Amino acid sequence: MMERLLEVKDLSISFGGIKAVQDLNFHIDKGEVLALIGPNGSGKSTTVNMISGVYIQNKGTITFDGKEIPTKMSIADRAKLGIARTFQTPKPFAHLNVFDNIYTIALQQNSKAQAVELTNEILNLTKLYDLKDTKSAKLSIEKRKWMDLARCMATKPKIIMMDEVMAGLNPSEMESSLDLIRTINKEGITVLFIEHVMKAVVSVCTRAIVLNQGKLLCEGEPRTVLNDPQVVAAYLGGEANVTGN
Ligand SMILES: Nc1ncnc2c1ncn2[C@@H]1O[C@H](COP(=O)(O)OP(=O)(O)OP(=O)(O)O)[C@@H](O)[C@H]1O
Repeated sequence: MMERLLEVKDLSISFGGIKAVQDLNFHIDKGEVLALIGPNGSGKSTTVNMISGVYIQNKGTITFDGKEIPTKMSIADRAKLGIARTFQTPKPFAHLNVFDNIYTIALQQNSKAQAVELTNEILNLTKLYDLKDTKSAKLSIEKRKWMDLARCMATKPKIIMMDEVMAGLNPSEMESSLDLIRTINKEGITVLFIEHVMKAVVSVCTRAIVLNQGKLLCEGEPRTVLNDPQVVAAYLGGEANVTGN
């Protein structure tokens, strides 16, 4: 029997008159790579923002690793529980090199010696070791995104919520980034994968949930979901056509 890592119940938030997320229910099992997809503005990033504590929901609960997260719990305390996320636009310390970008995060919960060891492990795992002395501002988009994932790893997360890590990458960069995601998942880290590139979703995810206008539209095996007429209609026959077939 799979164990649940994250469960959201009746999660809702409005901005002014806009119901950005409405009565959302879903769960992620430990070790899963779950896709969170849906057209622009359907509420994906807002959902991640509520789980990570950037926004506080108006209604509903978030349960992580068996415990309900108090609405007032800070972003930092949620990170300590094991909740990590990337941003659509990576936010590294531009003036620091790759090593120090990861090390500064590792240092938050480790001694100096432990932080060095953890940083080196992560540099090897993410294949960034050769770039450790490069200033992050000089990295390609692909490597900047890898470094963003590496910085998440430095918090020793149980889950990483990845917000459009494939955006702006060419096909070969996408392949190597998908390999990295598989490597991270093999380390026992659960992944919530927000993505518009459906080929990537089909390639790496075991299950997908689809949002439309803030509500859950459907969920299931990625290829099945992408062929669902409701999903095709929500995307107006656009991106959902790319099923990887
Ligand atoms: N801070 C905010 N203030 C006002 N409205 C917001 C705010 N954040 C999100 N919204 C609105 O909530 C809705 C959902 O937006 P969200 O960014 O979660 O969608 P998304 O599915 O992540 O879209 P995309 O695929 O374009 O990133 C949109 O109508 C958006 O304009």
